[in-house]
Amino acid sequence: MKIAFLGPQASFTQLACSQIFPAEELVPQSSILDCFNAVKNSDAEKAVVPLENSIEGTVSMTLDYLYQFDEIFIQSEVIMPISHHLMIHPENENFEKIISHPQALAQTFHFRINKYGNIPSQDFSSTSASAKLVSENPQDKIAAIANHYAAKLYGLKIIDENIQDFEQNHTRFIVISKKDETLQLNFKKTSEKTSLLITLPEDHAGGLHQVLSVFAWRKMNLSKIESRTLKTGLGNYFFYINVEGNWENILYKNSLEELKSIGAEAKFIGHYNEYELED
Ligand SMILES: O=C(O)C(=O)C[C@]1(C(=O)O)C=C[C@@H](O)C=C1
Repeated sequence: MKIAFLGPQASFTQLACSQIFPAEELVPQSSILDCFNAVKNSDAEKAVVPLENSIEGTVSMTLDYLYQFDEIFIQSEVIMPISHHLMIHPENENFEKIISHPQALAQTFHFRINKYGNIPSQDFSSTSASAKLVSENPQDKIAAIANHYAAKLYGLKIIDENIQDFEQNHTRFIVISKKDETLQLNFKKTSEKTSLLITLPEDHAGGLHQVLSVFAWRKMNLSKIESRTLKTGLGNYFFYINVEGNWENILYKNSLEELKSIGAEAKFIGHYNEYELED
């Protein structure tokens, strides 16, 4: 079975992916969009993509594509600790620019400002892609922020270790697929949830309250609610909502009917377990 992930080798997503699917063929992609397209076009059966980080928050591209792609379901969610290191080519002593994935740059913002305030940074497609670029271009005097597997794989020298701004740093990764199935994994299960994407009825006072009351009287416990722009104009949002617990409850299932009857659109995108992974 082919599993797409945000590559190249030694990205954080690959570390998560290889723990979830140790025996499958892992196929690196150069963007999160390519991961979604690989699943959509059946080039891969599943993909692993980042969804949320405890310091920097939601990976907005992933949330957008969950909304924009039809018939893509979440089969599982895993949480992994994240440690960032600053690394340079071993032939270099110093550097003039720091490159990495925007999430990694954001998670290390204060460290970089405090220690290397005047050195510019540049977004890159992934932490491991930035490490690879540094290894291939010693003449360019650039540093990458990536994990220690990337430092090893691409032969780089770590000059600052554990540079994330908060000691507790975790990222959630999701397994997506065209099949609406719950993946059972052999890790510590930390919760069971259902994800819904909701757009409100036309703009009126109490619209969100009306939607939330559909969950409230059923005693459905919401563990996350996040709004994201619909890109159709300022003030237009969709909501990503997680409901805790077993979705088989008939009251839970018919909440979707009630949402429809009040003019909200509700898209079910998966019932799945959340697990904890190791670094
Ligand atoms: O760049 C990588 O290595 C990734 O796997 C992406 C990603 C992310 O988008 O959140 C994954 C985990 C870390 O939070 C930093 C970057």
